Amino acid sequence: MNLILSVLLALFLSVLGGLYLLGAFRRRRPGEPPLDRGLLPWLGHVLEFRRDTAKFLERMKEKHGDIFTVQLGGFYFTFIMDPLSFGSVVKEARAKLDFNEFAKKLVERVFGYYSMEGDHKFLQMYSNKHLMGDGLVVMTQAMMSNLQNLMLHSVGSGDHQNGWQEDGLFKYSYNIVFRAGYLALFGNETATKSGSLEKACKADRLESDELFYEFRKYDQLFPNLAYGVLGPSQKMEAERLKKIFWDMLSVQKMNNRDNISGWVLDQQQVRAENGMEEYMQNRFMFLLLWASQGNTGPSAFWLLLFLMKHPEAMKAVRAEVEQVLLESGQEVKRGGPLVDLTRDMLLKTPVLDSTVEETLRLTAAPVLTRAVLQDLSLKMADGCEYSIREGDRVALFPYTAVQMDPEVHPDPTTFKYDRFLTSNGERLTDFYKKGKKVKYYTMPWGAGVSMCPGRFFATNELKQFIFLLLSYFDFELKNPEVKIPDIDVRRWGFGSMQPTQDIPFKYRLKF
Ligand code: HEM
Repeated sequence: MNLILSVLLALFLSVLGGLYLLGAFRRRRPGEPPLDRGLLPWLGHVLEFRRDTAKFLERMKEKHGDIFTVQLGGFYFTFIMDPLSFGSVVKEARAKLDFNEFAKKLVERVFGYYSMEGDHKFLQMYSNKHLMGDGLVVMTQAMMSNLQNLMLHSVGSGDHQNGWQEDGLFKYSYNIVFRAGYLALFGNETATKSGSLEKACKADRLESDELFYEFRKYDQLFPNLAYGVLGPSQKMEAERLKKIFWDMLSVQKMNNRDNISGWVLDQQQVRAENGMEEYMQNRFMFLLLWASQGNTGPSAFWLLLFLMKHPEAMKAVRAEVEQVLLESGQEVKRGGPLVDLTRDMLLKTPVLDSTVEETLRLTAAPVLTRAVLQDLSLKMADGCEYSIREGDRVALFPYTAVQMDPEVHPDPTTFKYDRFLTSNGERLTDFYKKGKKVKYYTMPWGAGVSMCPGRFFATNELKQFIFLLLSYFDFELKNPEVKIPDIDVRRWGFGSMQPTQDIPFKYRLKF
């Protein structure tokens, strides 16, 4: 009898211990935000969160207000939904709120990349050097010549398809912007190896298309991969694809390319100098490809679609493009040289800038996450302070919290190309909530330590793509009445959103 009792007691204690570890006994302490653990031990709300992050957070906000803690897959996340209080997270000292730890684990799982000491510092240093300031002039030039190769290679050759070509608008935009961005950053085929410049350009077109084809497969697996919920066959497919990228982007292959950007080259070299093995450097290359190419293509699609569905926006952007070209002394004409869009020209486009910003407000939706390294107190804009526990996470989802807030952006679901323009046609940065100025009024690039360092380059890529399309092509939707497709809600949290379906369109060179 004693033995049975001891076994039962041991069982009871281990169940209790298990439940404790699964977080089943966590209670809200005085001074902490409202706690919503969800019904499932350990998992908490993760299924609903994954199914539709925006909807789930709206529900929680309605239930609990501007700050709450929810359990998601073993972690307690405190979400802040008041944009006036974002500063307390974005500016909190790194010793308390840390981006690295969370990012490190994610890249290990998703890219098989194990970072080295100082990894993030190097990423920031070389991104600032090559994706901003003078570095951006070089990158913009490289993007331009690769866009010309992909979009305009048949201009003036006499053999180009003068007739209409049909494609999906999403596929076309993503394909062109991905490939040109990849070639601008990772370099071109060498003319000596290919035999001539013309052959090298052709090789670039073929190779980048192959890469895009594989990338899209990985792209589609990505959300489930990031959440660690791929089925066995999908897991195998993800592993197979990773190996393809590690090989295609390998340091060895890079050594045989021309025009590799300083951004890629410096980051590879610093890792080699610090003793990182070559196979791990190859994995890092894939991470760079992902960070640089996963968002801009989908954003190019939305930008182009919004323009095509809003004639007044298209008219205003077209007029601006023509004016900038005129002022630069260039002309788009049969037999003439291809137009060159420099960074300086791209600085004179407030209408297009506002259109890009509005597109991103509606379609870029990252979740920004920080690990809590020590107990801390978060002060909200209304003066209330909340205790946050070490080991938890703090997160922002600006899409729901500010980009769709009708008080900050009236009529938030409607595309208004001039939403970010003042009445003088300059950039508008004054937005208000409860009578107070909102500093973080749209956050497609994140904020603080992990803010996207590619944002200026990405914006230029989008603008160059639109410039060339407007200048050299006729294009229209196959069905002008077609509805703007819904956002694929499975991708909330991962940056630029994708549509649930593609839209047929046609295009042709003007001459
Ligand atoms: C429309 C296009 C883009 C969007 C919407 C976008 C968005 C973002 C966001 C939201 C983050 C922060 C993630 C976080 O805090 O967890 C980020 C990080 C990053 N982005 Fe972008 N991005 C875009 C294009 C690019 C491009 C073109 C490049 C490079 C050429 C790039 C390079 C990076 C890098 C390296 C990081 C990591 C920064 C860090 O860890 O400190 N991005 N991006």
